[in-house]
Amino acid sequence: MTTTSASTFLKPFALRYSAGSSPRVVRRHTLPASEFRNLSLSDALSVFEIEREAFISVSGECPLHMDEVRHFLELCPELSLGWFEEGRLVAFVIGSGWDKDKLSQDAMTIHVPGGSTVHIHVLAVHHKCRQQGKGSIILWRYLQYLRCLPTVKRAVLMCEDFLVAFYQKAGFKDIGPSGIAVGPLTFTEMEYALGGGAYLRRNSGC
Ligand SMILES: CC(=O)SCCNC(=O)CCNC(=O)[C@H](O)C(C)(C)COP(=O)(O)OP(=O)(O)OC[C@H]1O[C@@H](n2cnc3c(N)ncnc32)[C@H](O)[C@@H]1OP(=O)(O)O
Repeated sequence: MTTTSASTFLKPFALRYSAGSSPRVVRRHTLPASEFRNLSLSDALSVFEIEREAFISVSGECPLHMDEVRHFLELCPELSLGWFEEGRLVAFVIGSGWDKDKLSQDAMTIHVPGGSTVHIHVLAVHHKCRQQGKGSIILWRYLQYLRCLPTVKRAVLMCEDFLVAFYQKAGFKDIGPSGIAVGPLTFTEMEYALGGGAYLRRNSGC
């Protein structure tokens, strides 16, 4: 098995202007208006606050509890992505490595280093920033980023039925009901093929 080298970590990249802002606006501080970067342990609390509002307040459950957020950000920060505006987390994705066709209960807690599949545990957008295209944008950026990781061939996730259309729009395919249930919640498993990596990597500035 291989481990991902530090050189594959995402270098933070700032967008020059936040959506709708004018290039002529002079900012009085040094935080980038908008930045995408891998998450680190120090982001765990911000991640969990978004999760608490997005999931726990709705169903009492969430994809990753605080200790699991910390676990994955420690084990595989290179499979996470955060979107920060003025230094504040507005959206994130957390993934881990996996190596089987379908997700099983093990996939909820383990990271398979160098696995050919990335299991996307959670995508969430801060509640004040939803329905503005941010979920679609960070997911698209994350998938582009995964194309640059040499061992990764596909991404998988499980979601509730009402989000199947959202993921289909992003290019995911429905691969049937998930074998995993959380209390009364059932899920559909979705897959995104990242194939053709060698050619794409040569031509995408990875
Ligand atoms: C693997 C997983 O993590 S599955 C769980 C996903 N996360 C959550 O449910 C947490 C709470 N929700 C969120 O954080 C966000 O609403 C997300 C991530 C689901 C979507 O992000 P947003 O920034 O709000 O979505 P965005 O603005 O990009 O919308 C894209 C499309 O998805 C649709 N959509 C967004 N949220 C939902 C929803 N909850 N139910 C149904 N459709 C939705 C929008 O209507 C839009 O469709 P349109 O283009 O036809 O108008």
